[in-house]
Amino acid sequence: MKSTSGNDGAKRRAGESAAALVEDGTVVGLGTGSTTAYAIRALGDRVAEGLSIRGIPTSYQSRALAREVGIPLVTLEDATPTVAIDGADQVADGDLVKGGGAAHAREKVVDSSAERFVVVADESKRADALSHPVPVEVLPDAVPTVEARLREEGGDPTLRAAVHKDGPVVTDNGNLVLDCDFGTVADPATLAATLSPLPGVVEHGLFVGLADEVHVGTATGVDVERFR
Ligand SMILES: O=C[C@H](O)[C@H](O)[C@H](O)COP(=O)(O)O
Repeated sequence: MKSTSGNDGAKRRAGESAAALVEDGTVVGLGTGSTTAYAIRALGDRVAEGLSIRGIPTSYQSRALAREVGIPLVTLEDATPTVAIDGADQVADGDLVKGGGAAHAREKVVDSSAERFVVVADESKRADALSHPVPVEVLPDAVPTVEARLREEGGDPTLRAAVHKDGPVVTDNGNLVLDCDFGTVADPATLAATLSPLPGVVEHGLFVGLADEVHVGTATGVDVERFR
């Protein structure tokens, strides 16, 4: 799991703010990461008090946490999420870079299928424009060819290394991740449309035009930005 920053109070406020939106009888997409973990724990507390929900996890990590806190789980075969709650590595005008925990492929499937997608983040994630390196999940055999294509598109890709094992990070789907620095991304939609069809790319971490609202935890409260 990637390390957490020192903004735990702000992350908790954002996560709990999003969890408070969840209504009885609904299906909740459960994102991945340290901020979403606060939302999952808050939902677990509400389930213990009688809230009836079903969760659809986006990763091994979110599935394990949801089970730990008592949220019943289903899959996309069983239900469509009413709301999805998920974190971000950077947020600019509602567009996101995600995938710091290498979960962005499943996250994009679940988040984009939800009737309402709520992003949770602390203030350090806010930016005027996206500039965070874009995680690109790649079929292992395609790493050399995708690296070359990303360079042709002006990117600087780095194969993500694992922290507690030798070699690269392997995603929950058995693939590898190239973190690709494009500098400041002037047009996220165009870059997303360029990356998606590259052969061997499973999914990239640009989430463009998907967020309905962003709950930003601050030192004292939560700022809610609405986009739809
Ligand atoms: O792959 C991981 C996800 O996209 C996370 O939601 C994202 O990296 C934000 O995580 P955190 O809340 O831990 O900063």
